[in-house]
Amino acid sequence: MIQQIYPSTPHPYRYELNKDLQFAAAHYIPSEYAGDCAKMHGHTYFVNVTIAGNELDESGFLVNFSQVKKLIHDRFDHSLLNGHAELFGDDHPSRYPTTENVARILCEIIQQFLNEMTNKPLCVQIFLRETPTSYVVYRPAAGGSYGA
Ligand SMILES: Nc1nc2c(c(=O)[nH]1)N=C([C@H](O)[C@H](O)COP(=O)(O)OP(=O)(O)OP(=O)(O)O)CN2
Ligand SMILES: [Zn+2]
Repeated sequence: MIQQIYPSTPHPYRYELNKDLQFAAAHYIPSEYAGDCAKMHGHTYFVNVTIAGNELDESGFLVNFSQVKKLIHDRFDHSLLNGHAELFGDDHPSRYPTTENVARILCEIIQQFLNEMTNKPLCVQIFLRETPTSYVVYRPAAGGSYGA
């Protein structure tokens, strides 16, 4: 069981849901400045997803917790992140599988899924822990938009 206090993000919505999940994945950072991280290695990534909204769906859910987990875990667990060529690549730093870029991409994947729901929830924060001492918090609102 994952139990941790996460940073909170202010938002104007009535409901806020948080889902913890984890996945094991390998990666390498294709940069000459990445040192040992340029060699392939693995992590157990710990993710906290924060979703907010004003309306619930026909089940009384903002979104089903298990759907959020499935969306990320089924796609990335026991995979090589660099092998997801539709998401990551060696061609630009914005496509390297750094903690920052992985956090943003997880948020985008979840938001695309939420956009299909009638109650229109929003992914407002991704907390992504890559190692016991390193994590990133990504908040799409800081870029100027709540997305949907
Ligand atoms: N801003 C970023 N810096 C680093 C990233 C990253 O994604 N964003 N990634 C790495 C490596 O991939 C590595 O997996 C993590 O590095 P680090 O935290 O240095 O790992 P350690 O376990 O060695 O940390 P210690 O606290 O020194 O034990 C590097 N940097
Ligand atoms: Zn790493």
